[in-house]
Amino acid sequence: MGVVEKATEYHLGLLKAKLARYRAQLLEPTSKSGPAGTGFDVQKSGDARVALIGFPSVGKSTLLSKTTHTASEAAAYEFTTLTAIPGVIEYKGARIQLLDLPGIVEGASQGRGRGRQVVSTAKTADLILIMLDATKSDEQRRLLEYELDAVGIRLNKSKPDVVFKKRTTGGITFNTTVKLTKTDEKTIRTILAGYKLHNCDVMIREDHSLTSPTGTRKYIPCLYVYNKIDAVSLEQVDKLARQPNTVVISCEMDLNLSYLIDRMWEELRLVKIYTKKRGAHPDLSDPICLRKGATIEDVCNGIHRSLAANFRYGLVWVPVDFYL
Ligand SMILES: Nc1nc2c(ncn2[C@@H]2O[C@H](COP(=O)(O)OP(=O)(O)OP(=O)(O)O)[C@@H](O)[C@H]2O)c(=O)[nH]1
Ligand SMILES: [K+]
Ligand SMILES: [Mg+2]
Repeated sequence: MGVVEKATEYHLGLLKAKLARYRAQLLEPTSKSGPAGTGFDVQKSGDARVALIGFPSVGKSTLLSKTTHTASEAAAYEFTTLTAIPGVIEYKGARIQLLDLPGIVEGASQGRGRGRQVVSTAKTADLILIMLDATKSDEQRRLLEYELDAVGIRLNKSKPDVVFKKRTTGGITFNTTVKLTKTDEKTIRTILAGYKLHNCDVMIREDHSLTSPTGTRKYIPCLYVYNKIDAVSLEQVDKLARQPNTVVISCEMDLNLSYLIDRMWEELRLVKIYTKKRGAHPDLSDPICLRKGATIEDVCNGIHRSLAANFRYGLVWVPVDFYL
């Protein structure tokens, strides 16, 4: 890299970091600026939360009513749904909370309509279903991705292998195990100063263009769900279904809905854990459901809050083809 390119690269890096910070502030205002950055006040329940995000009238409420015992009003006019409506999908012993949300439009992240509340609620989900109308242009998909990106949601991306550990003193210590080609130490130090982080340990194990300290971003899996396939040609359905992370359905005709739930279960990476008393068979009707990667401590907490503190050892049985 030449001197000029290097300088350009540096300034571009800072500019991107600044933009990322302003956007984050936009959605998470400090106490005085009111509740704009908060989502709908719906209690999380069950083993995982799935949020339905989409333009008006793509069929979000119809899906909720079809897959849960909760009825959410569906109609042919836009913005039928005005608040978050939770339902429960019971599947393979797990209880999955499905959240029906108002439709969003372009500019949602900037506060248009209830958009900001909707995208903030999406941030609390373990899986996002981006619901699309198969009869409409694919532009909708790009717009929705943009709105979610604007509030710091990264879809189907893994969290960069970077650790920031805040300290009270000692300045910034910087360690990296890989060669950084998309940013450099100077840029990262300036970004940290922008976040008023003057004391912290930074450990980078992945070549990543870091524009903000980790923790300000949410990495959430996402399924693209094309509804109303009853209204398009078979060729069109075929084309849509072949895209990655995509499921095609028709709520009205009950097409592929159980497959969608299957895929949701997979994406949530839920695992069932059964407990047993010494010498007795496990109670296979009452599993503890946790997400893959859960620890023994999580299992303890799933049983009782006080258990982990007094826990000494446990025996774990897993199927031969199981990996955590
Ligand atoms: N052809 C067809 N129409 C559907 C299907 N699913 C839903 N609809 C229709 O689409 C319209 C909108 O459905 P809703 O469930 O209200 O859509 P929504 O996404 O919740 O809409 P908002 O709450 O306004 O954002 C209704 O007239 C439904 O009957 C489907 O699979 N095929
Ligand atoms: K509607
Ligand atoms: Mg609705």
